[in-house]
Amino acid sequence: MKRGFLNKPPTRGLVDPPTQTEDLPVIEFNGIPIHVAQIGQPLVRLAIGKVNIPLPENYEARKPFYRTVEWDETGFADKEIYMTTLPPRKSGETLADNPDNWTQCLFNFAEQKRSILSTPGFPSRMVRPPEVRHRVGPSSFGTGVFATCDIQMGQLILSERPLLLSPVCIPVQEPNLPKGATVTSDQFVLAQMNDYEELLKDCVDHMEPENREAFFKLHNSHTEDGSGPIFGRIRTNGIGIMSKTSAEQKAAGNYGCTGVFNVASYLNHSCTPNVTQTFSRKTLSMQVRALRNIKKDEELFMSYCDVGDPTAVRQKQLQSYGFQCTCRVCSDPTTDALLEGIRDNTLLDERDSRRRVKSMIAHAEKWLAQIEAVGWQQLKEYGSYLSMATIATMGKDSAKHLHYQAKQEAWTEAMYGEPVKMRFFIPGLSSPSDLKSLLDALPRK
Ligand SMILES: C[S@@+](CC[C@H](N)C(=O)[O-])C[C@H]1O[C@@H](n2cnc3c(N)ncnc32)[C@H](O)[C@@H]1O
Repeated sequence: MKRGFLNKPPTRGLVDPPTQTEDLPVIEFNGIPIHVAQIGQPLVRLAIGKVNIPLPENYEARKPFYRTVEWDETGFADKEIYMTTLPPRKSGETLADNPDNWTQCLFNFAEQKRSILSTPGFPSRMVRPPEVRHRVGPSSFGTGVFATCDIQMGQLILSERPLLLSPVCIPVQEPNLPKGATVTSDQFVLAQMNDYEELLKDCVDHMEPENREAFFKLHNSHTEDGSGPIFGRIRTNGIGIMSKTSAEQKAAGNYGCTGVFNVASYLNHSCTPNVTQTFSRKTLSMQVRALRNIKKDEELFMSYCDVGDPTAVRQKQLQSYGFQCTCRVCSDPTTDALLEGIRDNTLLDERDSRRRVKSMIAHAEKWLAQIEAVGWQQLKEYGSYLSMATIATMGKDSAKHLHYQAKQEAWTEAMYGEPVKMRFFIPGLSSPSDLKSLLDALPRK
């Protein structure tokens, strides 16, 4: 993949979705056209694999400017870089005083920090599982995370504060290049990565010694592409946790943050994951929950990409992690068609409201069985079919109704991190009165 700047945010963390170089704005540096976004835009598409590009001649690394700010300071200017520790820490406190841990944070938009501080209840203590339900150990993909007991769908497996929280994409600044230097786009980005590593060194130096040690134990898949040892680990292990930003924020260059974790960063990838992760700003921590029932000693897998994308798109997204996914779904050419079938059959339109209740139950059950056979519970359509089954069995088959309602609640908790009693995932159904209208419209047996 060529180096350059991105105009699309990554899914999981610091991944590099492909962008045509031709689409990128061209700037002139000392009269040479360079394919990059505007200087200062933090969106970078980075190289992967072995890259043999020398740093520009006479380039000297410079520490990008940053300011260390108090935990509660948010009045800083966007696009400047700020370092802080969250939650607040009293002087002399150690990890023994705060087992929930601290996060070393790097922000380049005030909103990133403000969104945490303005969360009601921040900083609250983390909610933990009632027992240890995970262990880190050898896996067919290096190191992985495993279940230490049978775990039910929806149950909490792990709660964890990030070791490091940093912008999803490099907060780019113009590198210190000599006047008149001749550089290529690739060299330009390489110099920026080099500068960023200098900044990250300071950030990691501010971590608790135990956290720093844990950070450097993490795997680095980016040892030959110009990433430094810290940035390489962020690219390998970062999980996008506050990366849902508005269109305006994105237009301004704020794509949110990525977190590196002591345990969750060992989760390997599957396109049919058995766990999902949610992030709580209130406790500044990530929760990993079971997406289906998991047996003791089973490996836990999250997805590094959007499981609802077709195989070719997922494979491309995964390239930046330096592996080709060989899971069952990626290896089976029929799964893209199945995905379309799953998507096309969730709609409750006029045809559906005329459908007899019995056939609606059978319809939902047929698709639920197909999704479960593949292990595709992370698809949002799984929630739609659970809703459909819950609704269609209401007042008709109480055993089945309770079964699907419980399943829907467990799934909702896993996906959204909230124990929601009833959610409506069917397009067109958003409230109990919609539901009542639907039930009224259904033909009586
Ligand atoms: C976040 S780390 C996961 C922990 C890692 N396995 C380790 O040994 O520390 C991501 C790296 O794990 C490996 N990996 C994760 N899932 C994989 C999969 N499904 N197939 C092959 N390699 C995988 C890749 O090297 C990837 O860059």
